[in-house]
Amino acid sequence: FTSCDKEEETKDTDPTLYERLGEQAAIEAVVDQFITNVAADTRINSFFATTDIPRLKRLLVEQICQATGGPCEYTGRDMKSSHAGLGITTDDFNALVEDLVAALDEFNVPAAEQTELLGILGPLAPDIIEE
Ligand code: HEM
Repeated sequence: FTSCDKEEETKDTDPTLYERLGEQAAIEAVVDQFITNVAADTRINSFFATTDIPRLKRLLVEQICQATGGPCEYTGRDMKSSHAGLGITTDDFNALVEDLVAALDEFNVPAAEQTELLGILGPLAPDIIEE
């Protein structure tokens, strides 16, 4: 049973969503594309007119890495203070999610992993939307 023993030693827990997404480099690539999509999205790009985009990108990667079980620590502000006063509506939120899904599609992230990631981000909506 040597092969079984080895299997148990190396694979005794299911891979995290972080691992299934392809770890740091893949998350960075998706976030890059996501930000490109948002920048081109005239429904919502005006929100980001004065935003420090490299900083936002770094924080989004940290946040997704940490939330999916990766070895990162999110160093940004909480979602309520980050978005306070911006007047983000449900339509704005849905537009941003569309831009994220388009980025995930572009990198061929499978439906199960997409659903799982959106299941983590979706519950943040009440802290982000003000209407
Ligand atoms: C689940 C959805 C979202 C997540 C995970 C998210 C995440 C973040 C993060 C991590 C930051 C940086 C926090 C910091 O500055 O310390 C941020 C900032 C920001 N977010 Fe979001 N966000 C979401 C939805 C939205 C939506 C829907 C909009 C507008 C359409 C938006 C607009 C902004 C803007 C404009 C900033 C920068 C604010 C500033 O420069 O002070 N976000 N967001």
